[in-house]
Amino acid sequence: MEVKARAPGKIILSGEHAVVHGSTAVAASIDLYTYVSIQVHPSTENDDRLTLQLKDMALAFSWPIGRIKEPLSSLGGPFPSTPTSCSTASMKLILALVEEQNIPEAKISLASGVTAFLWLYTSILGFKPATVVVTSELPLGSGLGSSAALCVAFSAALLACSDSVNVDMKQQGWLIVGESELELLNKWAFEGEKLIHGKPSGIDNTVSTYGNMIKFRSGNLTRIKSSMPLKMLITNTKVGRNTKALVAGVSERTLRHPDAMNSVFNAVDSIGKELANVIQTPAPDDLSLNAKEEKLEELMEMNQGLLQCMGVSHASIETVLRTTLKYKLASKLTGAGGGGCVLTLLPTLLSGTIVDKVISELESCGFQCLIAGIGGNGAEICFGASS
Ligand SMILES: Nc1ncnc2c1ncn2[C@@H]1O[C@H](COP(=O)(O)OP(=O)(O)OP(=O)(O)O)[C@@H](O)[C@H]1O
Ligand SMILES: C[C@@](O)(CCO)CC(=O)[O-]
Ligand SMILES: [Mg+2]
Repeated sequence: MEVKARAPGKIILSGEHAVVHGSTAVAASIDLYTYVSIQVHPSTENDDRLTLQLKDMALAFSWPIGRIKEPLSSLGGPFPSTPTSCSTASMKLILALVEEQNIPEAKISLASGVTAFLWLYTSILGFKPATVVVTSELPLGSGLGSSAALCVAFSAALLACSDSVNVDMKQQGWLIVGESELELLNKWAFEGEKLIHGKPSGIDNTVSTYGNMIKFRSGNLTRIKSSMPLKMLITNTKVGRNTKALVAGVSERTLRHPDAMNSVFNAVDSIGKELANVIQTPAPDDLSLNAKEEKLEELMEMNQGLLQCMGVSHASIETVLRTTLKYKLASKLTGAGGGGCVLTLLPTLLSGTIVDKVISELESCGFQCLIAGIGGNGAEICFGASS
């Protein structure tokens, strides 16, 4: 039987990087998803393989089950109900399995995703032969949480295959996962994110798991309900970057200037708390909605300034900021920065003509613009026929 899972990408409205150092951050899911489908095969003993197809990249990786079992059986898994961290010794063994697949040099950044897959697969399902297919609507390595969506979708599909997710299999279509199972799959996804990000805060996998909007601090989430329409333009600078390296860069800067950086992180913490309050406070009329949007714009600009202090902006991001400012629109980078995506708040009363103009100017610089739906469902699973 085929089991499918999907998990959304995200935007960070405030607090990226500082959240790794204990500050408050606010994030929301977007309606772009990563999909994972798993078909477990009956064991035939001779011909058993685990195959991973990355459909969008036209890549497939395949290992004889025996080749995986031989080095990894010492792990003692599968233990679907107890998320565990990948030890350095296991990491070495998994890296060797990934290396022997000879990923083309131009696509070598995918190796960390494949590593996370092998860890999650063997830890949750053990050594069952299967074909796993991944597709995604998210741009990879662009700040929209592709790594977290991948780990959440893997964990959801694997837990569903291991019978650790309690849903009515007779139901059709995408099924929302129950609360205690969400907690379990979020923990597994975090273990996968660790293999891709090095030192993640957990905000990306948490918002992808639970969906909607969250306030996140030191591993704890508070769900937020927005009381205002939030329309964001997302501009992808298409400048590639790697979250792990950017997070490590901020930590190094913090070691060099601990007092200054801690003041920056404190300021970001205050911005995140204020932003969450603004978003949640009801706006009874247009005037108060305008005032709230102006506050949000100012908070986004302040956060962007502090992200520059952390050293994670980029010339391409500055070009987006300058361009949107010409139209009096406020922007900030989202996700790890260093390129990737920029958010621009589109106020409710902004005319469609202005939106078209700003998009066409940004696109003439070679950037890609999209307006995504904000705050939809988190991880979902689906059994049998596709939908
Ligand atoms: N659909 C996918 N297929 C294979 N690998 C993927 C996929 N999505 C993400 N990855 C893995 O995640 C890596 C990108 O993760 P990274 O954390 O750098 O960026 P991001 O998650 O898109 O942005 P951010 O962390 O800033 O939100 C890719 O290089 C790849 O290893
Ligand atoms: C840069 C960062 O803060 C967000 C990436 O989307 C990293 C993290 O929190 O794990
Ligand atoms: Mg990521």
